[in-house]
Amino acid sequence: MASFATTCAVVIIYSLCFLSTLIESYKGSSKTLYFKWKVEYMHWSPDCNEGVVMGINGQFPGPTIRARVGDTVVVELTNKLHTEGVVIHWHGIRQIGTPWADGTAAISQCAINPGETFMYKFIVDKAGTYFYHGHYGMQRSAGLYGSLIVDVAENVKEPFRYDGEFNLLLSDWWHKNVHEQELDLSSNPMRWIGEPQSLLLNGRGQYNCSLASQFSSPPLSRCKFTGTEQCAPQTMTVEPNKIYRLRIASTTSLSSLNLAIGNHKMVVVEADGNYVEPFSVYDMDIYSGESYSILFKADQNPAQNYWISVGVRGRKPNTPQALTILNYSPTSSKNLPTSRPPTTPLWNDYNHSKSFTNSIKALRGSPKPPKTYNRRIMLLNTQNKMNGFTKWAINNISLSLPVTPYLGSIKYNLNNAFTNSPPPDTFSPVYDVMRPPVNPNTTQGDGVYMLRFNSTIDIILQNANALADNVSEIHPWHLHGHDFWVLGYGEKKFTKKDVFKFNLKNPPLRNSAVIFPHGWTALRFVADNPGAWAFHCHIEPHLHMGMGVVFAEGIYLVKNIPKEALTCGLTGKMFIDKKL
Ligand SMILES: O=C1O[C@H]([C@@H](O)CO)C(O)=C1O
Repeated sequence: MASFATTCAVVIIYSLCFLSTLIESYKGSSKTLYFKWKVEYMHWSPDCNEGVVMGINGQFPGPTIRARVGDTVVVELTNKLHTEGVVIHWHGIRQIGTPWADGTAAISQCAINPGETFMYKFIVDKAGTYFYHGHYGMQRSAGLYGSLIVDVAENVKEPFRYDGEFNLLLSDWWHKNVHEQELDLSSNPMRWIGEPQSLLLNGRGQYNCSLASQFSSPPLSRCKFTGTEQCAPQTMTVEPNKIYRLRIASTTSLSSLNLAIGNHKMVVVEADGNYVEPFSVYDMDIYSGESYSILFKADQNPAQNYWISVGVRGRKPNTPQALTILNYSPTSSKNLPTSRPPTTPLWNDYNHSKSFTNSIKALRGSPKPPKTYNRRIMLLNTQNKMNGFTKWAINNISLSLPVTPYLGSIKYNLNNAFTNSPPPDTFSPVYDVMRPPVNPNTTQGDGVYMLRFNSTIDIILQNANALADNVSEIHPWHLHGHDFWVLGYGEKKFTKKDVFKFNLKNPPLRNSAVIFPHGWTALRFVADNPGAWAFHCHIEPHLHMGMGVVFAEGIYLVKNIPKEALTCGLTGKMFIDKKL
């Protein structure tokens, strides 16, 4: 993609390089990268089974954006969906100074209407592995996603060395279309979407056949590819004894995943666009919304090829592993490995997951968290009922987004745009997180946590038992507009004594963190980025059922919100009434 983009930049002929039209203009050493994108539905076979995906400029996944720290990215996004709105969120980019470009419908902007174009313009200020995706309804599950990679600035060195790199964007795929999935989840009684049919690596998976058919259970036929199929796996070709960086990001709708490269040790060096203290593993968990870089050395027998496998964790799997091949040059990439693909750890071996998660520490010299906090918000995650509907709620409020984006309604003091009483900072001290809720009823709400600008916020995410006995699920939480320090993870209910276990020495900075079943996770961040920011479970059906909150800080400092971001709801009406 980078080379294609560069070709486009050199050629600068719009029609020739329309796949991902890019023009670069230079100002000092930073550039402005211009893209013209069209979002549309397309017939596609992500797992060799034809369905409908949401693609960009005829591509699925969408084009990879490759930029350098300090660059300005401009994406002119045209909605070609005919009957529904669209937005794109730039996951992991903090949008400092451009909160209207965060791409969250009803929070940072109005959904872009069919036929209309919205200009996303933002600076990428931190090197790392990121991605982008739809953030309206369940459009991420429909396939609206792609990679965004930010290289270090020229003259800046990474704290590790490598000879080449690969990028893997992980996702999961259902054969039932997303509109039906949304309806199923919103029905009374709720119809659960179930496990995905396939896992996709860079948008490619195999349904009903396997590359490792001799080892598959239940038995599947061997997949046959000419290589040009939309579902043909992309192999990764390495030269013996060289070191490679593998960038991995997960945009799954539901699945928690585990990745392994047969026979190869992996050294984790980056998480969510932040360097971590390097540590070695043979397999790694990756939850929806997370990204990592690992280094591996091509130090195995070069006469063989090796499996790269990705399997499901944290939910009883009903989806085959995704597979591709690590190919040692000059061995043919068609030679399948003779060994069995790496076994994914048991789905409910949470000790294995915790051991990986607890190994992630900030690289020495990384920014440290403030020693104290100004406000601690306890967020209890529960599965609930509301008049027979199934919901997820935070402190017993299930998020239901308003019509007018918060960024606009708060900026212009439009008091009727959402519930003005803020949601609670805590939950009942007698709530038993180990048992199903005694009273499962919840209410819906659209209130906002108003954070004092520049204050230090502690968040304790508290998991609980779901509606069924002895069930508590993994929830990967993602914060917009900030990175947070992960101060610690713990079992059962958080108590005051747990603060003594907080890691204030080298907690990793991240934008996503998981809560383990029946456990808690403690986060700290500084509310220093004026805007309205979503904080939510990255499992798309859970967010759809209300599992999120909204933070707002310093919106009085936000200047020059483009009118195009706010031409709906009460802000739209305000523009008409004031003839603006
Ligand atoms: O939100 C969810 O609903 C189902 C189950 O709890 C009810 O069918 C499930 O596994 C979820 O993650």
